[in-house]
Amino acid sequence: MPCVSALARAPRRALHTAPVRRTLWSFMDAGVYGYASRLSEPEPPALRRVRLAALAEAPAEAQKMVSPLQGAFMASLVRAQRPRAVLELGCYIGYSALWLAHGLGHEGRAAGARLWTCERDPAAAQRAQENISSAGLSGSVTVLAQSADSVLEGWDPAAKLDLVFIDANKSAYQRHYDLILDRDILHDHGQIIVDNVLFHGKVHTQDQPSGPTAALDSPARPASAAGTRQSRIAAKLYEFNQHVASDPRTSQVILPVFDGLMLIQKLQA
Ligand SMILES: C[S@@+](CC[C@H](N)C(=O)[O-])C[C@H]1O[C@@H](n2cnc3c(N)ncnc32)[C@H](O)[C@@H]1O
Repeated sequence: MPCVSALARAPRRALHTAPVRRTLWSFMDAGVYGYASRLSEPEPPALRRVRLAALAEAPAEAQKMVSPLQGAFMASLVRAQRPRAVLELGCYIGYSALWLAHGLGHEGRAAGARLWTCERDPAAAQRAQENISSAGLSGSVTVLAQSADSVLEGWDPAAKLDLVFIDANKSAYQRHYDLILDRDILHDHGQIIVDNVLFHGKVHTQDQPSGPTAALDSPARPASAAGTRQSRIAAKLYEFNQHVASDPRTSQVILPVFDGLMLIQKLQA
């Protein structure tokens, strides 16, 4: 596990390229993470400015943003899929939206690819709008200052989405996922990317395997964690992961990277 002291020792330049979010909880070792970041697609300058400004102003809040490495990964997925319609739930100040738009590319956006991103906090939504405008993306990226629930409930099922990134409130993931599938607003073979599904390494420890190796397979949950806000979120995410795993409408893979990333594909009806 990476640790704060390793980051504190990092040279200043490295800190700027170091992952911002989930650094403390990444399933990747800090050295591996740093190496992978340095050898991956560099963070575009406009995105870097947004991230560093957020970090300088509100360091704790800025931890909400995906890391540059996760942003580059999602942009790569988008580039490969070439979606026409993308929806993000949970925009904050637009950093991950900028990566998704980067993945769509000039050509994709010129050809009509669109991204909608929603944020229920009006101040954050306003900030996202400013960041999107400064990046010259207002024509293809729409910031909806609305809750994810109202966006999903009001989405026209005829205007099908190709990709949804779920990153709003974790206790509502299951409701958001069900709204997407029940309302049939995602194309067959469309993808849903879900962030934080292994939340701080506290989700898998909720598993209670039975059988002779149960004690070995199932690390005991620390009593002090029971009932905390984090453990309640972890319990919700545990339910969500089970829910998706037992849903015949989709197939999924959980990647133990970042804070746990689930890639879900809608199967043909
Ligand atoms: C983890 S942050 C999103 C970070 C952003 N995706 C990024 O990586 O740059 C989650 C955001 O979702 C917003 N949020 C929480 N619940 C929401 C909901 N039900 N509808 C819309 N936004 C919500 C929060 O205000 C917060 O800004």
